[in-house]
Amino acid sequence: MSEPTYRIVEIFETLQGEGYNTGMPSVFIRFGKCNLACHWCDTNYNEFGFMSLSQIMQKVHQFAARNIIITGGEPTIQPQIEILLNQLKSESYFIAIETNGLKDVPAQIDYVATSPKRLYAQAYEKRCLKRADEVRIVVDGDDVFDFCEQIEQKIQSPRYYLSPCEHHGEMNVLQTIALLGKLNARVAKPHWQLSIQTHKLCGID
Ligand SMILES: Nc1nc2[nH]cc(C(=O)O)c2c(=O)[nH]1
Ligand code: SF4
Ligand SMILES: [Mg+2]
Repeated sequence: MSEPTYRIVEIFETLQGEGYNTGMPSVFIRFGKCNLACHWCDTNYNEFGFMSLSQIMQKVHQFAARNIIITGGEPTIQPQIEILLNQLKSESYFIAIETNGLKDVPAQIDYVATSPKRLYAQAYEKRCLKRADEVRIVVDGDDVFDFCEQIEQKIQSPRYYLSPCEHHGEMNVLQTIALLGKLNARVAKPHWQLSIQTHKLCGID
């Protein structure tokens, strides 16, 4: 049987820039295509080529990091991804995912970071992940508060983060902190923390 091939934008080694694992050396496998189309998206997810399973593994072996982060685009919509994940697991890699959270995550994933998108609030109301290791919501407008409350109900997580939205090199950090204050002033509700895209601040991938 022929090897599976995958839509790959890039494979690179860097430090996880966001969320709880910020600073962790990681190999990013960025897949092509997404099931959403956020106007502020920072990734050229349609500029992909095809790589076979063994070509991907060869690339991964060039790097030292043992933490693999599959991202995109959207990794949960990739055909035959289980075969790649099984291979990574058989070589004892730790596998994290960055997903928009609309589709189920494969069982082989060790750590789920999900970033639900306010622009598609209705889709999350219908169906999304029930739990994650961390939730990060991008502050891409004035009405994110209600969406945070919606997602707290839908996705159980030990950690909730707000991320500033980057637009033309500017990050709305003040707006994000103000919203954190509003969320954390509530009684008996999850505590929200700040997640900055630190890789953009220090100019690394
Ligand atoms: N350093 C770094 N950390 C990241 N965390 C999530 C990323 C992503 O694009 O999914 C990302 C990324 O592109 N670079
Ligand atoms: S879900 Fe993520 S990858 Fe997809 S369009 Fe939105 S920001 Fe871009
Ligand atoms: Mg990125």
